[in-house]
Amino acid sequence: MIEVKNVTKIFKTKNGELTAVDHVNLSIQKGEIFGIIGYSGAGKSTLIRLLNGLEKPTSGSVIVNGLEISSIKGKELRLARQKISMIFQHFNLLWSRTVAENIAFPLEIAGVPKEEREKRVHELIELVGLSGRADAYPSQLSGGQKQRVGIARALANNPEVLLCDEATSALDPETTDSILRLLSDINQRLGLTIVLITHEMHVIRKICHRVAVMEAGRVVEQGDVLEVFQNPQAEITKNFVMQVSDSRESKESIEHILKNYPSGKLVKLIFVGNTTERPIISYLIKEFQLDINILHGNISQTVNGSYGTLIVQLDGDSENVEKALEKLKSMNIKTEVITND
Ligand SMILES: Nc1ncnc2c1ncn2[C@@H]1O[C@H](COP(=O)(O)OP(=O)(O)OP(=O)(O)O)[C@@H](O)[C@H]1O
Repeated sequence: MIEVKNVTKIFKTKNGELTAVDHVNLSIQKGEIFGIIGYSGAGKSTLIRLLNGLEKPTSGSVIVNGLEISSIKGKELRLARQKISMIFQHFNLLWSRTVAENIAFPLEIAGVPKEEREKRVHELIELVGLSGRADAYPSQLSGGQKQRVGIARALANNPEVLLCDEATSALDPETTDSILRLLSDINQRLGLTIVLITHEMHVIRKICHRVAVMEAGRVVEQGDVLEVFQNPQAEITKNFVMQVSDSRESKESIEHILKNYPSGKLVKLIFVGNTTERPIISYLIKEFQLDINILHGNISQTVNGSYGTLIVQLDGDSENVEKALEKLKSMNIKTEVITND
């Protein structure tokens, strides 16, 4: 659906050249929600603007739905852009127009006749959950409602791709969740391909299927969200994953745990997918006659399944402790022994 091939974008500034996007390759499938995460200045906005032709690459190419966006211009680009729409952090609504008039705006530009326009606006208002607010002005709406108008407007011309530029960064956590649920729902109902940029890992965890991590213009890691959460490679990815697990906290508490549980073995178990749903601890207790203390744990959901960690103290016959560890490995549960007694 979207192919980014060896794309570099260099800006000429008064202090010299600045490489905002550096040899990026991405392949985004039709119907997926693809997240791009990075800290401020990583090059995310530039990359997303390359996807709809608002920026041209210095080298490389961007192909969306078979069309080479990076090389077309004028009317051809304008038409292509109707199929690649965008929502923004600060909504970019027209303040003197009502909800219905904002949503109708792209339809007017596309030359859709009045009657058809009104019908479509009505459908879109229902779709994004704004029934009854058609005649309200943006200033009368909450942040979440404003973003719903932004989403309805972006969907007006039946796009194939929706680009989201920090779409929930100005919203509180609960409103963020409701907007993420709406995006996920639209993705499933309409089969719409969504590319979002964010600096918040919980946005990636909650709705993305795959993720690319950007640092200094480069994609340093990309893959299935569950795999990246389970096994982050780059240092920056590990930091992002820490945002949504409490491993930082658990690191601090490990010393305390070691002091207080000196016998047996302290083991961190890493569960993924359906292993999180099995009664493993009770099985180990029965099978290997162990005492097991659960000291710390968390489980998180991603679109592709759940993952979690558990820090346990395994106490009992040392041979049986070893057997239990072997058993865990055979059940596809990663184990890390924190210390030996
Ligand atoms: N039009 C431009 N001219 C010059 N430099 C630019 C331009 N646009 C972006 N940059 C620079 O390119 C780099 C990447 O910026 P970009 O906005 O893409 O990053 P970002 O990851 O989206 O960060 P943020 O979330 O802060 O916008 C930054 O150093 C920025 O200053």
